[in-house]
This record gives sequence, C-alpha cells and structure tokens, in this order.
Amino acid sequence: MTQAIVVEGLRKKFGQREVLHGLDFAVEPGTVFGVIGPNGAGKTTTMRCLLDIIRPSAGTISVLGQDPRRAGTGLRRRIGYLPGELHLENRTTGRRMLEHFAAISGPVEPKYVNELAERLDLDLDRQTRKLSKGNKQKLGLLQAFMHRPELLVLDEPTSGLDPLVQQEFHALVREVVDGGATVFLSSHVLSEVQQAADAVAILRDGGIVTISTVEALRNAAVRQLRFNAAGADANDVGALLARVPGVANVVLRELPGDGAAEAAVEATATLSGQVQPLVQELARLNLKDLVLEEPDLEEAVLTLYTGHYVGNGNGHKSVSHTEGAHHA
Ligand SMILES: Nc1ncnc2c1ncn2[C@@H]1O[C@H](COP(=O)(O)OP(=O)(O)OP(=O)(O)O)[C@@H](O)[C@H]1O
Repeated sequence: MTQAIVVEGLRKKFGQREVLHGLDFAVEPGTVFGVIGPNGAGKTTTMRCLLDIIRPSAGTISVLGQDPRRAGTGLRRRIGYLPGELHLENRTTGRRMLEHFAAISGPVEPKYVNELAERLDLDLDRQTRKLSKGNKQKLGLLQAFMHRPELLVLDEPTSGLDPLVQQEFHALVREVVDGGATVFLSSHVLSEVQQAADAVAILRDGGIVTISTVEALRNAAVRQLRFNAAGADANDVGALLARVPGVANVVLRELPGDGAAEAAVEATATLSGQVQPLVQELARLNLKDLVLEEPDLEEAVLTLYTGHYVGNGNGHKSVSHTEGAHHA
C-alpha cells in the first residue's frame, strides 16, 4: 500500500542557516505518527514543507502519493491542517469563519460541524477574536477535521486544551484513524503523543534522533527500583544487582535490626530494559518490600533530546545536558 507520507533527505535552509538536516521518514496510512522535539527542533518547518507552505532546500516529499509542490489545491483538500499559531482576530463568528474555510477545503456537512463543536464544547456563535486561547485551538481543530480529510497534519494539537477536551480530541483521532485516515501530529511533550501515536519520531536540532513505537520507548525507558531485603548483607545485595543487565545508580543502606525488626538492606537503583533478569536475582532475597515504578517515558525522551540520563538514587532524576551527544 502507498505510504501516506514519504520524506527523503529533507533539508531546509533559511538564508545561510540550515534548520532541517536531511530528514527521512515514512508514515503508514491509517496510523498516527507523532513528532516530538524541543522548541525550535524543526517540527513546524517539517509540517510546512509537507503542506507546500514553504519549499524544501533539498530532498523529496510525497504526500498521499503526490508531490505537494506540484499537486495544487486537489491535494490540499484531502488534508486537514492545524497550524501551530492561529491568528483569529477577525470580527466574525466561528461559524462564519468555518463557512469561509469550507469554501476552500471542499464539501462539509453542517451536521458534522455541529457534532464536532458539541464534542469539543465550542460555541460557534461567538466572535473569534473574543475566544480564549483554548477555544481558538478548538476552532482550529474543527476546521482541520470538518471536511473529513484523508490526512490530518496537526501542530501541537492539544496546546491550551483542558484535560477533558484533550480526551475528546484523542477519541476523535482514534475514530478518524479507525475510519482509514492518517494523522501526523507534533508536540514538545511526550504525553501528548503517547496516548495517540503508533510511531514516534524524536526530532532534535533539525535531525531525527530516533523513530520508534511508544512500546519500544517504554521498554528502553528507565524505571526506578526500590526494595528492602531482610537479613541480607549490603555487599551481597550489591553483587547481586551488579549481575543484572541495565541496573545502575545503586544506593545501598544497612538498616540495623532492633527487637521488633530484623536487620535489613534498603536498596534504590534504576533499571532500563528487561524486568525478568532482575526478578530472577531478587528471588534469592528475603524481600520485605519492592517497588518498581512505571517507566518514565518523559525521562526517556528527555534523555534522547539531551544526551544521557543521570539518576541521583533518591527517586528524583535529572538529566545532564551534553551538547552534541546523539543516540542513534
Ligand atoms: N521563517 C523562518 N525564518 C528563519 N528561521 C526560521 C523560520 N521558521 C523557523 N525558523 C527557525 O527554524 C528552526 C526550527 O523552527 P520550527 O518552528 O520548525 O521548530 P519547532 O520544532 O516547531 O519548535 P516550536 O515548538 O518552538 O514551534 C528554529 O531555529 C527557528 O528559529
């Protein structure tokens, strides 16, 4: 089946400055592809190239099987676009504005517009310039979805939305994808794409650091480990943990026993990778307590953004900023 988007060797220069350094990626039809990256990474620039709002300096792009530079308005109608910055300062209502967009984007069912407005909890009869940031964002989403496009390109779609509306947005994305549409969305935080995306590309300084499934990111992510082993010796516990692949940042504390409690070793560490080898080793101990936290995907992504992970062993984590470090 033809890929919904294929990007090869995409470069973009503004003047002398290159901000995209040869991106390669493909988006399967009927999936959600999320691009995450810090501010200035090049997410918006990539989207603008896909929509032919700006022209690449080099590379090739195929969107729904066509070259956006040559396809014209026919292709544009098959796409719904939510720009990152919406300028809605007109003295017109949301409804009038949508009518104006509908004239460009093609046929729109008024019933569907009303249904979307209701789901997003948006009053279409208010003047757009008087809308709050979140309500402007809803109007932007509505115009992107209303003509039932085959491809949605959404720049930071949940920005400014309250949690309930974010949930509704995610439900909407699932519905259109189940109906065969493809969604390409960007964010600077993982939580936004984590719920929705099948695949995630991490963009940093105009280059793709990695493309992965959310599941694979989860497996690679760092978890916090904490346990308490009764009657153990700190050196033995240290040696046991050293045998487990992916264990790091081990901190051991001996807790002396008293009349009520046996002497114990309290351990904290981090684990990346498989859980099973850890469980096998821990089974040798007389555990009184064990906590293995959910992997922190936000942390995993930050690590990829910035270099390497540093855990300080007390459950709080920080990331050292290592310029130029890339994880392929
Ligand atoms: N029209 C332009 N002229 C010059 N430089 C630009 C232009 N548009 C973007 N840039 C630069 O290109 C780089 C990438 O910007 P872009 O807006 O694509 O990043 P982004 O990942 O979308 O970030 P944000 O989340 O802040 O929007 C930035 O350094 C930005 O300053």
